[in-house]
Amino acid sequence: MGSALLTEGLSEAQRFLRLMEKGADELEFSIPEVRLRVPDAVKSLLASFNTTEEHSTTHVIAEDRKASSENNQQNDNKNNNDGNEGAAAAAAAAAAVAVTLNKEEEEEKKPKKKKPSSHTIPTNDEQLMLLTKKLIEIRTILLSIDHNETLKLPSIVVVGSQSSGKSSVLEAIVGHEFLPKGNNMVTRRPIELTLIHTPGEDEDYGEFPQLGLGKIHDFKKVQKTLFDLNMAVPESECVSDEPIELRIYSANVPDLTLIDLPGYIQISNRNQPEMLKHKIEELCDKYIREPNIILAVCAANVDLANSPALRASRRIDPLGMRTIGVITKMDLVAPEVGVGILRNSDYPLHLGYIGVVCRSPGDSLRTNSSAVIKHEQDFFHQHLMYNQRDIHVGTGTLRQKLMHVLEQSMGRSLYGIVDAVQLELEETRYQFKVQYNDRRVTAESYVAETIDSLKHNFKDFAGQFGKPQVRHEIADLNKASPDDFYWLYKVDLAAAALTKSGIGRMTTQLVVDVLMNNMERLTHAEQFQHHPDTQKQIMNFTSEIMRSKFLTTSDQVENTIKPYKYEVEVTDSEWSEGVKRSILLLEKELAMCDQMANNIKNAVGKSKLKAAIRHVLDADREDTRRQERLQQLAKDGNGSSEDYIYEDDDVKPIYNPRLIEKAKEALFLRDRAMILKYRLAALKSRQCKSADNKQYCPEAFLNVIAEKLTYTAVMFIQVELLNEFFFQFPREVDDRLVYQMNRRQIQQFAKENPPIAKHLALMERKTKLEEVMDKLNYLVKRQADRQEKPKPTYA
Ligand SMILES: Nc1nc2c(ncn2[C@@H]2O[C@H](COP(=O)(O)OP(=O)(O)OP(=O)(O)O)[C@@H](O)[C@H]2O)c(=O)[nH]1
Repeated sequence: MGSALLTEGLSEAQRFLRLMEKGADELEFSIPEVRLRVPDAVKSLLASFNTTEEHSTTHVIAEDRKASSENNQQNDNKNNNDGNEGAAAAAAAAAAVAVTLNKEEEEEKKPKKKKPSSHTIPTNDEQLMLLTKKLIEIRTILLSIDHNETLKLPSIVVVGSQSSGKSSVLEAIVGHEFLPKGNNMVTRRPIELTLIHTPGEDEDYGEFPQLGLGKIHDFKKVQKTLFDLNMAVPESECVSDEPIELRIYSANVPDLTLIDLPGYIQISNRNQPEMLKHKIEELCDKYIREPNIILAVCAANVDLANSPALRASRRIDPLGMRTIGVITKMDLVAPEVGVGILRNSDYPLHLGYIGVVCRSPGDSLRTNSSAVIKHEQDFFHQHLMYNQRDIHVGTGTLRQKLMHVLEQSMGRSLYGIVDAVQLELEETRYQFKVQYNDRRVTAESYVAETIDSLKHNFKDFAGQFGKPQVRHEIADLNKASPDDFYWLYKVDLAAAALTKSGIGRMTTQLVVDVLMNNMERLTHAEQFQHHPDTQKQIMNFTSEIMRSKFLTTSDQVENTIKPYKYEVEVTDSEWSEGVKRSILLLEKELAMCDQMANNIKNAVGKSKLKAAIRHVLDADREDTRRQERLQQLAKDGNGSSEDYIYEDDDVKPIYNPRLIEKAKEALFLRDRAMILKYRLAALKSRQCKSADNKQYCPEAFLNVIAEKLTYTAVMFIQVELLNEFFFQFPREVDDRLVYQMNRRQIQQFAKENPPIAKHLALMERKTKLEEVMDKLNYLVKRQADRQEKPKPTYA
């Protein structure tokens, strides 16, 4: 029916074409009268014909014949239509012929539209490649979790000797120049290339998932990155089996997984020693195992018998069931020779040979891919010998072949993958149950909990840190060392406070320091121990708040205590309180003195200490006498003071210096206690009952002043600093931490905590495996439907 229409329908072809170009969904035939739906396949076929405007009529027919013969081979069971589509296809083919014949005329009428690339993937191929596409998606999901490498997808492994044209073939398939070039062994690591077909997308780009560089639209940059990654392998190692992952997204690439490997070395030499030759062979052997498909690249001008790629494939795949022979540089041999190689009678491969030309003439470098494809098409078209039914040539044919072979291989691997994923999912579910009792956690809930606990602890602290605590801190001001005597420094403090300016700054700083220390403690609580950056951030904004409040607070304190420097009014009750506090302080210190003196006595022994004290006192007296004598001598002018310095050098000390030290301490304490007792008596005397006699009891007076200063300072510090800080801090936590975190930062924060990271990872793994399992179930069902054989589904 198709051929009849082809003959009779030529006159109508142009009419059909116009209708179809206008997007008609149906065509009405006059002979015989019948209406046909225009299938998608025909529309895309038509589109592809329209783009090959340079083709001559015969070429179009030849290409069409090839394409249809291939489609027939592979889609025998698929094309069970009632013949209408076949008829329409024939009509479309006729229309295409007509288009070519009238192309100039038509060209003028057509609106100029963007030319689809010579690499355009027909819509029906997208459907054919669904399994590959979905399995690539599934692999991407699995790669994002820590899985057991269960999913080894079949890939096409490109092997061949150096300069056989591997890179040129790969670039022709991809349609971009992106592989590193150079003579110095530029492929040193396997390049695992995943092509992802993105129908309807305008942009082509590459991605290195291991590097996280994002989309790279400039393929020169892809090339440079690959070059750098390869060159990073030291020359001493020559090759590394650590693969480089590269993904290329384009509307013009089919979904394929390809692996480029270093070229076999034919003859070893000084630069390429035997050891390197073996290393490359081992690397290739590792990759050409099942289920991978071997793309054995051989140059047409080199005897196939010498091809290491074919030799390696024969060892491992003797019938060539998963080896495709790619003969490059077909332009370098006469067509008869070329055809002879492609007929493969000497080295038969089940999947056969395909001849390609991947370089346009005069180019030292591979140029833009359309020029290469065009040159290739012209080349094979020129030599009619290549237009034979059992001869397969052209990059387009190779792409088609790869797609179909890979899809079939994916189909064979599907059930193994399903089993492996199912096992992994069961194990993960079990782990989740055992380790976490199926308890779910999210990064968001973890962040919320951590921040809540910070706020909670902060609230507790704020509740406990009020005026009494600030007062306590300020009362400790100027405490130089814990060994100082309390009474003394309290008096000093009061005196200094009276005379020194800067007390506002000092007291504020003291409270700020205490607050900062407490904040340091809160941020170093358990829940923040895994988040050093957040700790830093909290401390940064805490000190920012402090800084913003510092000057106002210290100025306020300073201003309000200024009047005390000139006049301090003391009421009777303030005075008697001051006296009481002073008495308490002195008594406290007296008790401390006694305690320390007792300690020394107990440690040294009573009589020993007594003797040592006597010795110290004698020595003191002797010293005083000596000083007096020296002064007298100096005054009389008899001799120099130096004459006497070493006078007693011969006298050996009879006491251990540490004992002498202790004796001196005991003496000091004794004197101190005496003074304290004397002062206590004064404070308790009638003279100290009234503030009018403050000159007799300065410690009571200073105490009253210190008290007043502390009270004032505390009041302002609380209002200006504490209250403000306690109010502002929780708001800053929300603003700077909670609201500013985006999803990625929330995830990152949660993952900083190893137990949470582990929990999240297991959950993510489970979710993703379940997602993968759903997708696999769909594919299994689809495969089963296609093969009309029921297959089991998995949970
Ligand atoms: N004439 C002709 N030259 C080609 C063809 N394909 C590749 N070449 C040239 O052959 C040389 C080697 O090609 P490549 O694609 O770099 O070969 P390769 O196998 O990747 O080389 P290595 O990476 O060095 O192992 C280059 O100069 C190409 O331009 C072809 O079909 N015809």
